[in-house]
Amino acid sequence: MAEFSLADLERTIRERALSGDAQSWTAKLFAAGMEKAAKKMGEEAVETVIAAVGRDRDGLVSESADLLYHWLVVLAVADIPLSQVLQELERRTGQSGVAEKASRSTDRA
Ligand SMILES: N=c1c2ncn([C@@H]3O[C@H](COP(=O)(O)OP(=O)(O)OP(=O)(O)O)[C@@H](O)[C@H]3O)c2ncn1[C@@H]1O[C@H](COP(=O)(O)O)[C@@H](O)[C@H]1O
Repeated sequence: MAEFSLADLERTIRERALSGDAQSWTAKLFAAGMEKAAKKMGEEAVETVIAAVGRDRDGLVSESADLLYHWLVVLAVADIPLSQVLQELERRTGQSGVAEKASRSTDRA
């Protein structure tokens, strides 16, 4: 099986968003706008947390997939390409998260 990536899903979402297909959940979310898309993403995030805390491994996989899909929809509604988020993650490589947080605390002091 060819490798599936988030970039593939992002492409599908952008195509479906403008399809006007009444059967497309993506098109429905786009038509409803950012508040609805972000609300769905929030619900999926909470369901992911519940699965994680409940040590529900199958649930965590399934809810993570729901979350990633809805996160990509929110990015698409905001017209932010996935590549921009990946660039930000790449920029952070090599810096420990603890050190980064400590540097922010110093900034605020
Ligand atoms: N990955 C997904 C995906 N994950 C979840 N969902 C939909 O997200 C919706 C919300 O999920 P919920 O479980 O919250 O459903 P709900 O009916 O609101 O349930 P509750 O709120 O009652 O819990 C459901 O309709 C799911 O089918 C998705 N819809 C689409 N995709 C991808 O997007 C592609 C295009 O889909 P369409 O735009 O629908 O053609 C698909 O081929 C998939 O690759």
